[in-house]
Amino acid sequence: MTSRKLTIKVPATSANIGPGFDVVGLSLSLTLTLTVSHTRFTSPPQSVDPPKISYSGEGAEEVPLDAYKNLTTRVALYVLRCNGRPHFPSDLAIHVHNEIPFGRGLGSSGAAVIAGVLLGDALGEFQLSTSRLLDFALMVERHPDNVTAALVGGFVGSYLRELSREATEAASVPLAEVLPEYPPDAGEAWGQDPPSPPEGIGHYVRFNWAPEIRAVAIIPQFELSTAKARDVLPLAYTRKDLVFNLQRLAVLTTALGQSPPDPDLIYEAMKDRVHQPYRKTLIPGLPEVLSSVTPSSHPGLLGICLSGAGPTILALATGGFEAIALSAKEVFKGAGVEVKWQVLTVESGGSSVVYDE
Ligand SMILES: Nc1ncnc2c1ncn2[C@@H]1O[C@H](COP(=O)(O)OP(=O)(O)O)[C@@H](O)[C@H]1O
Ligand SMILES: N[C@@H](CCOP(=O)(O)O)C(=O)O
Repeated sequence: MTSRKLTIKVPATSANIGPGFDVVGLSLSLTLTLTVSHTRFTSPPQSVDPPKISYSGEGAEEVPLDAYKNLTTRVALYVLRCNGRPHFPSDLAIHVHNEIPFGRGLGSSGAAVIAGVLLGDALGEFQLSTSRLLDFALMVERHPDNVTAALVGGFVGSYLRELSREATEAASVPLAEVLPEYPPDAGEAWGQDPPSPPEGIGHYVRFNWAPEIRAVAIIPQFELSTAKARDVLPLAYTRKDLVFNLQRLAVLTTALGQSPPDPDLIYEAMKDRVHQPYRKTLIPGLPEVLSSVTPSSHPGLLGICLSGAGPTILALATGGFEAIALSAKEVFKGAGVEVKWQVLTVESGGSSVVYDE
């Protein structure tokens, strides 16, 4: 039996960037790192001992360390089970170090899902393609913006393919069937196999990113779950609001790749009428922050938006970072919200899996 060590790194992401709701994502310089050791699978199957998980950094007080409850290891087990390995390998030990705050709109759950998909693929030595890895991620996190940017890196646009009726049904099963929370009793096999993802669910393209653009993340000190922030959105939109967003998104995806970036073009192109107006009820101070920080009041600013489902605000800028952050902080303070802020870079590399020699 041989053992192996590997390190998995997955970046934070900011989804939407204003008008690109559920469509665009940006990978950012905060990292979820898994340091993993395990014994390689042999045939016949080895005895199953529970994986050991330790965890430091963001979320350490709340994250479950039981491998059947932890999002990353549940996703890894899903990938293993769909590819003929019904359990974790022996001697599996994982240390997680996380820099991505939970429930802030910086893609912590998307990163945890991608880490799980990469972990399952690595443990099983399946060598799944990027497209197949994305299929597994999309069975868990069902909007493509965060997971695609976390997997491939950079500034990315993605869509979900229209699936056949059978494939749609296969991809719409409840999450509890994809990721059961309990292992089978000792000596028993799993019941039914989990549903394998249909092939080629997600498709993406990487846009250019002007290297001088940084992302100032202004991070309120409260959590907002993505599920709750999706529940406040309407089911239908007016043609006027949809055209408003489509016009801006079409311009934005090219404008953010041009050097030097044009603040007049970008500031307006980062406005949104599909999700931000509805989320203001959950984020005190949101409309005031978005309207008070502009390129004329803050030289260097290009545009400002809600990061993902919030509550973090993302200001894209080429300079004046501190002035932007302090103004936003002041406005949030007036609404009773404390914030931290950080200047982040856009990471083009995406996720990585590195094996120790
Ligand atoms: N590294 C992680 N390991 C395990 N679970 C995680 C991890 N990161 C995030 N999660 C889970 O995802 C939840 C946050 O997801 P979500 O509400 O979508 O917010 P976010 O905007 O941060 O993605 C956390 O409360 C936690 O349950
Ligand atoms: N498009 C999604 C993105 C959610 O991102 P997260 O980082 O908040 O999980 C949405 O806006 O709901």
